[in-house]
Amino acid sequence: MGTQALRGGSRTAAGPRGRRAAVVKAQAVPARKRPEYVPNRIDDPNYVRIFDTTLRDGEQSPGATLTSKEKLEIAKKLSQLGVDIIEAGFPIASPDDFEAVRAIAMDVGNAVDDTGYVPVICGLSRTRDKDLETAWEAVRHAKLPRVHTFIATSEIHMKYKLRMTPDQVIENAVNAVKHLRSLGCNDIEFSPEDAGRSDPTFLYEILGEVIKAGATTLNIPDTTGWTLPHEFQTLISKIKANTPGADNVIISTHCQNDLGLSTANSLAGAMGGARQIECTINGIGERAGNASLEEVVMAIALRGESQMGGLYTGIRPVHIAAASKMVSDYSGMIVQPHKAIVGANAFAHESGIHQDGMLKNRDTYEIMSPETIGLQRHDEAGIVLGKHSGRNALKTRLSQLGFDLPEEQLNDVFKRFKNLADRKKNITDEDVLALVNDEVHQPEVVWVLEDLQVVCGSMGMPTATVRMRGPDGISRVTSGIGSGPVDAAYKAIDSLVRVQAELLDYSVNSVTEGIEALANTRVIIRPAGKMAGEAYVDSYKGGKTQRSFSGSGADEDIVVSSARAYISALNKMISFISAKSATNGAGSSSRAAAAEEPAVAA
Ligand SMILES: CC(=O)SCCNC(=O)CCNC(=O)[C@H](O)C(C)(C)COP(=O)(O)OP(=O)(O)OC[C@H]1O[C@@H](n2cnc3c(N)ncnc32)[C@H](O)[C@@H]1OP(=O)(O)O
Ligand SMILES: CC(C)C(=O)C(=O)O
Repeated sequence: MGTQALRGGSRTAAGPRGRRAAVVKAQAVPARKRPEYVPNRIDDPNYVRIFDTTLRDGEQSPGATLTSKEKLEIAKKLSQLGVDIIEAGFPIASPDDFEAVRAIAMDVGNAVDDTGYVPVICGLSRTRDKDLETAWEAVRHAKLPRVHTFIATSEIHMKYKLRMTPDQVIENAVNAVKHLRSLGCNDIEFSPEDAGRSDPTFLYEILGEVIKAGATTLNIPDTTGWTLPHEFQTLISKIKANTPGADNVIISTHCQNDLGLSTANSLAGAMGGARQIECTINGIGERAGNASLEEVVMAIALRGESQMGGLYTGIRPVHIAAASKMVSDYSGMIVQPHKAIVGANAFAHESGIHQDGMLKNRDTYEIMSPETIGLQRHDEAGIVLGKHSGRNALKTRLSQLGFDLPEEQLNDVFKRFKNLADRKKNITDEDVLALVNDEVHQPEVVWVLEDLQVVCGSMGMPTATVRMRGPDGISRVTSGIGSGPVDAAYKAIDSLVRVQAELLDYSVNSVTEGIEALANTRVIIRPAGKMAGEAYVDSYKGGKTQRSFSGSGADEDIVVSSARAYISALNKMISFISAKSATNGAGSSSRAAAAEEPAVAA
């Protein structure tokens, strides 16, 4: 395993009252050499083989059918990840399954890398001769071929499903292993299906017999996800202790997730002495799925050294994110956002207190960094702005976007941000920029929108009522009728501000996607009517050009956003005209036009 920048692992430090307390710290896991592959032996007692069954048990997830091409691509990704064994399929199931397993065996199963690593390619088979021969034919061209055969050993399965006596089951199992040996297969895995609900004494017996027949790995499936971690750990250690010949084979776990215990049970199995863990990317698999590779691998990577007696795997975690995405895309099995390690929220921090901690030190709320599994985060501290975010998080995001706002402006933006976050699930950078633009990048405030209400629809006339505070600090209310709600709002604003302006351009965009998105409005106006000559600039040809003024506004309500944009442009226009008339030393005609109410900045 290459050196991986992980965080986690623990060291001890003097805690309160001299107690040694575990503290989590950032550390690098040193590169470990993968032991040479021998079917029934691992030279390093701490090495745990990772057996990936995404293409077999994973494909048994309802609706997760994969094409042969997709299976080959996934197998390549699994090889990049460094899994020890790829269970590529169940070759007897269909000609397509057979071809997919064969293609993987010939391609991925022969792609030896610079370190000498190549994954074992495995095919599943019942104990029937035809199945076994088909599985062997599919995998035999791999450099390291394996056949995995199984038969159920629980009373309920033997009696009702197989309709066999225990002796017949043993006979089937032994014959299957012998048959594989006779075909030339010397890497043979045997599984007593439903071992979790089987009589342990019967397990010791059948497992002892298959070892004698030539099995090299004994996989112990908790087929129905029935066992609890301590039970499964005991089962594995008892199998190791009581099965004749168990020291000469590898014991493996295969834990289904019916009670959500598959990862815990797999780790417990390793604590009980298992040195192969069967698992799938994203935990997909029959019914509630299988143990999730990324959870098992990262738990061992982070806690194996200190809490599991030094266990480690050969997985290169930096490929986990890409493998997860590929499997999710191809299988159509969407990863839940809060899924450990690979869920969209696994490295996202939404609450103010967490975000504050993350900004001060990432180890406060993360036991590993996203880069460890190959994720690049667009934000340094994994901060997701939302309704639980605090000032520190917003301030930091603003600063990352290039805005260092003074306290007062930050407070204004924060207030509007909280309002928006109450309505909108995810606040994006674009939302933040729109808020800053609307709140901060505004001209000198002359008129302020305080309230706006519109009545519109297919019956009656669109009417808007606005309350605005003028430059004299007085709030005034008026209504306007227009051709639509925005036009009605603009008419009401005009009658309060008492300047004449012509709307040159009006555009509205949603800043982000979704029904709760912020609407960003931009308008361009110029003085009109009696004020038309007021705002001009000297053109480069020596003549005069009339100036136009733009304004923008953002709000979840499109009419409010439009009103804000219009007032912003009006304020610019008023400020410009006031400044110009002050420079000219004369009262502007706009003042005359705004006869009864103050329209311009003092
Ligand atoms: C726990 C697990 O995940 S095991 C893997 C499960 N995966 C799959 O089943 C996916 C692929 N399966 C298939 O495509 C089909 O089931 C096939 C091709 C394997 C078999 O199809 P069919 O021959 O039509 O049999 P069907 O599926 O209806 O029934 C299974 C038969 O296998 C028998 N059987 C089940 N397990 C085993 C076993 N390990 N060894 C021998 N026979 C077995 C059953 O008793 C049953 O026999 P019966 O028909 O005499 O009653
Ligand atoms: C074939 C075996 C290992 C299996 O998938 C199970 O028992 O769940």
